[in-house]
Amino acid sequence: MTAGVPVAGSGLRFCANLGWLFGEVPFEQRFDAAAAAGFTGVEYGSPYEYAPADLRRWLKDAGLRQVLVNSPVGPAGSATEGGTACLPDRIGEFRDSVTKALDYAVELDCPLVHLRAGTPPAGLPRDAAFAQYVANVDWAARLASTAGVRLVLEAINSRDLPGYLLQTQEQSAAVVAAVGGDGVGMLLDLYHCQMSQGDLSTRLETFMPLIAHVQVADVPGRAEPGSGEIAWAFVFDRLRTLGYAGWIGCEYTPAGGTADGLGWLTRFTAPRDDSAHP
Ligand SMILES: O=C(O)C(=O)[C@H](O)CO
Ligand SMILES: [Mg+2]
Repeated sequence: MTAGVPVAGSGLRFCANLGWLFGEVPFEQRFDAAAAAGFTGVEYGSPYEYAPADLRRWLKDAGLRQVLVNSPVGPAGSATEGGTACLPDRIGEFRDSVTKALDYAVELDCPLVHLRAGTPPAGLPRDAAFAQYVANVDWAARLASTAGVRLVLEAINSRDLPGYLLQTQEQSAAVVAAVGGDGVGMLLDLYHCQMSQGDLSTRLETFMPLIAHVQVADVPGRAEPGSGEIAWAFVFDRLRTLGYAGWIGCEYTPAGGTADGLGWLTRFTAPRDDSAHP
């Protein structure tokens, strides 16, 4: 099954998030596992525990493309677990994190960096945090453009990450618009959008000009598409008819074995026959 390239004429491209999929094997073996399952592209949040040369070798040996990495964040549970981009008192730390992310992106020939926004601490008004985020994204986008990298911004639902700065697609789009240019786009994670707002098809249509990357998981439970409430055949058909040409990141917790759970890729991506739905 060719999971990573356009699936059987679907016109859609899926990449495996190795931070979530193929957890049955150690990280360095997930590249071969993804390729064996048919993926040709991968993404993961944190490459920073590994030397770029090792990552490059694992990608090359498995014949994979690096599609996206995240900017570095602090330890889980720390004030910077969501990043430093909106924190006025951490501008030096933020700029160092962007430089590191871009170094890795260039080494891995990775076109996208997800710039985490961060969580404003108590006492920092959200509008001040937003203003700092816009200024930092603008600075980072200028630097990223010189490296041939595009930044993407992702809204995260407030149940999973309480207080995170970007909670709605409209907020992400507002920052992209405020920075302007082509150096920044939206990462529309359909799991977070469904958890926070719903109305997936209309938001895909509204923000399509700004969407540079999509991620998928079902709701509730963040498992494979088809395990929850989202009508994936309709959503993937909407992505196709809207002309979405980016990758779709599979960022979910497999209900069972990763490879055994990939049947949804063909089940939901065949072009729809609307003759039955006039
Ligand atoms: O949490 C998510 O949905 C993300 O995509 C973040 O980048 C963490 O992986
Ligand atoms: Mg995501």
